[in-house]
Amino acid sequence: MVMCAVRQHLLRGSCGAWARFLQRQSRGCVYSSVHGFQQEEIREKLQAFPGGSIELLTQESGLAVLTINYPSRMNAFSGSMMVDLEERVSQLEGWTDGKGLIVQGASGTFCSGSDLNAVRALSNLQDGMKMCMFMQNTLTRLLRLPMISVALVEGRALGGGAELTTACDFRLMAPGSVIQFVHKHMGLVPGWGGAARLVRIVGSQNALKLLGGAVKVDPELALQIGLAEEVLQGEGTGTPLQRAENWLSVYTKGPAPVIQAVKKVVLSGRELPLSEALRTEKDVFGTVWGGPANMQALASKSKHR
Ligand SMILES: CCCC(=O)SCCNC(=O)CCNC(=O)[C@H](O)C(C)(C)COP(=O)(O)OP(=O)(O)OC[C@H]1O[C@@H](n2cnc3c(N)ncnc32)[C@H](O)[C@@H]1OP(=O)(O)O
Repeated sequence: MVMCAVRQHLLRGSCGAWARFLQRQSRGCVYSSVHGFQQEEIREKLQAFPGGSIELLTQESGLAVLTINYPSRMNAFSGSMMVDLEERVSQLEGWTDGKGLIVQGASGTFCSGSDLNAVRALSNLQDGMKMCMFMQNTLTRLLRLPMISVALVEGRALGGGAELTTACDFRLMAPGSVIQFVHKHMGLVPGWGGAARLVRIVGSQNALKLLGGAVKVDPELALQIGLAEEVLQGEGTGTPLQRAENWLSVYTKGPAPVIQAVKKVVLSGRELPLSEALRTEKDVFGTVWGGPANMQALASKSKHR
């Protein structure tokens, strides 16, 4: 079996606190061979359904843009795009200078879920389970990246596309955009981890309504229930991507080790029982205490008026 990329990252000797945290979190992946999950086997199956791509652009500023690119199918996820996404997440796990990530769709729409052609071909239970485990692993690793992530929603985020938005720390919506968990209309429930994450974002009552009613969530409703952080208003103030970058830059300003530490302590608080989260916070604190940014701030006698 191909070793989980997070595990490889750990073995390359990344920050000890983070390594211990991920070890406690089943090595960053939800499923492994213990659960009957064979990554290589499902990768091969998924590669048999090609089309589109997932593109990653990393910038010197520490900000990266991940683009879901299959415009002729409204950016639906083909099998090869699921594999692409896993590879891009591995790249981001190894990006030591990373501070922020924007996930967007190409050509003005976010993502219309899984490619229905691939879904039809993989409709037997065994293949469905394997695809589900593969995507859960990838999206869990995406959410656990040590950088602050934003889903920039333009147009539609449907089905698996709606699930993908929940694998980011924040959702920013363009006017007129829609997030819709259409699974019920497909005779399904979310399988890429979208339900579990949605409950944590909007609470179980709202999650029940969104899934049970397959509700079209527009920016106004998304703001009201806490699904979206902001509506990207402002014609003439740059493209939606530029506006999302501006929004994110407020939170990613500063040295990479400090921003990464911020994400790590929040993530451990979000995912771990309190005692474990406190121990992880102490470990992460130890990685910045007396570090270059800390020493510089002390030397400059900075004030926070
Ligand atoms: C666990 C994962 C669960 C899932 O994700 S299940 C998949 C859920 N998603 C869906 O059911 C989306 C189905 N598609 C639609 O509802 C509509 O196509 C959509 C996205 C509202 C766009 O509508 P329109 O703007 O009228 O455009 P259109 O229908 O002509 O689409 C343009 C071309 O894109 C294709 N497309 C859109 N979504 C797709 C998908 N998910 N899989 C495969 N192909 C898809 C659509 O078939 C059409 O292709 P073509 O031009 O007819 O060759």
